[in-house]
Amino acid sequence: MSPTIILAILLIFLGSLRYILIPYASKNGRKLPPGPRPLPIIGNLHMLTTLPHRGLRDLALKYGPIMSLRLGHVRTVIVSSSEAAELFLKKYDAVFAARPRGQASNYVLYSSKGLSFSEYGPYWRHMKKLIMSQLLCQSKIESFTGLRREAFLSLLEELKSAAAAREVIDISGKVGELIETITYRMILGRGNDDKDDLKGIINEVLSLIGAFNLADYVPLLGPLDLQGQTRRLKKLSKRIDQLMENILVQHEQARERQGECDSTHEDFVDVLLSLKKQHDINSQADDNHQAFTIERDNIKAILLEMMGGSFDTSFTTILWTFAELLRNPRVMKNLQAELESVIGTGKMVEERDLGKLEYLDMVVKESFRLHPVGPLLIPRESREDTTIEGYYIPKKSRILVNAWAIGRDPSLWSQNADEFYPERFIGKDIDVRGHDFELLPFGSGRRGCPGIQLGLVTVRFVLAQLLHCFNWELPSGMEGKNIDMTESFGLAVGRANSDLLVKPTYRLLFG
Ligand code: HEM
Repeated sequence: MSPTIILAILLIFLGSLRYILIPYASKNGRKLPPGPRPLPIIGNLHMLTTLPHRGLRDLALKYGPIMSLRLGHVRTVIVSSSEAAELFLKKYDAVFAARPRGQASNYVLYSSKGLSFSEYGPYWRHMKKLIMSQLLCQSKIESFTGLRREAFLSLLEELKSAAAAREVIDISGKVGELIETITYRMILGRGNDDKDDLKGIINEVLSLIGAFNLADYVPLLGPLDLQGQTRRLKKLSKRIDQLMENILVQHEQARERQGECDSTHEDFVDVLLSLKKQHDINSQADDNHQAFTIERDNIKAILLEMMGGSFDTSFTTILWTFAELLRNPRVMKNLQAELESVIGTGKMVEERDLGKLEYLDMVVKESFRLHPVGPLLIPRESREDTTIEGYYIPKKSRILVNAWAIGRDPSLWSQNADEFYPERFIGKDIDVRGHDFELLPFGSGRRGCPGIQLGLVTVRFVLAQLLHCFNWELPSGMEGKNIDMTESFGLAVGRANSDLLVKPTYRLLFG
């Protein structure tokens, strides 16, 4: 027997002792939330299905909206009702404002030097303030209106040619390229470049951050790297750093050549480099100046998070909505009727029109309700021992809020909860910004998504343009009800079969 196997058996035996000796159902006589009995070592890991949000909803129907599982050695609380979500994300938000750190965020996000996985505290607050005031504020988002319009115009020309030739196209690929162009130009000031495989690297970052890593749940097995994740992460972290360093150097050289540029049109790299420069000057002038410095690693981590946060989420949401519209021609017709009456077929949609499109707003909400791209949000971690609804939640418990289960709860959304029916929002004052706990696509509270405004503008703008400029048919012989809506789990939950074949017909009066 190899020494590795002997070591694994020994570790498993020692680990088992711990869980056999420590009772699961209560801690220091205090009652933990109910849940299925865990096995030694793996706990309830064997109960996680390939689509965990669905499996966890089924378990919650048996054990209740505040349910306890043990995933490997990690005590995990699953929150599955809107009332319970309000308790965890509003009343006790400060207690659950931490994020668990895993191997992936350590290796590929510069030991969590960005925002998403940084420890809750002064550093996180500083980063959040910086990001909200400099990168994701209304004026900065509006400064990229022209970029989004221009990127769509080039897609429009492609689609018009396809329409004239009566071609069938894969709209998923086209929307993917459009969102990529918008994202990379806004953040890096340039498009994708095959030379450095930016897209491949970002995709791998997203896939590794979203992947299940055994080492995070059973640290005893970490050194064995049974899934090979640690090796992949180490290799990727070197490639990422080379790529990010090149991006920073190219920007620094361009700034030296051209001098400081007009701040309203700076891409995110420029903004962060300017802040770093300002910061360095202030620190030199005053030794006690700042508790936090902005180093190159902070900038690289933030940029990676902005790219990851922008791309997959908006792209996936647009695709789910488009697929639902093809499956529900009645809704597509209603939406086009709204566009026709509010905008008119003599011109394209502009971003300033979006606020007038009430039916579009309901369509997007309905899509977020049925297909939240982060069905379990991003895990939280409790910062102290707490008791909620009589259940003891120990410090360092992991909290998963099942936004997908809440969005499909028939007690909130009636018996047609699984149907795509935007009219359910008529006369209801429910928004997606984290104030209404029955609809949580962006999470809520302190750790809620800082990119809501940018995400909503991108999703609404692209959908409105596509539906206003074209009629869409499925290829002959295919029916809407046959569109594959199977999900694939990852950091963003998208359609497993990503192709979406359609035939466009141009419908505007000009061009
Ligand atoms: C349709 C678009 C988007 C959706 C559905 C979405 C969804 C989410 C969700 C569910 C969370 C976790 C919230 C929680 O734990 O309560 C989150 C966090 C986050 N999102 Fe978004 N997001 C979107 C767009 C964006 C954009 C455009 C950016 C940045 C450019 C962004 C950056 C982030 C960051 C940095 C966090 C972590 C915040 C923290 O931990 O403090 N997101 N997002």
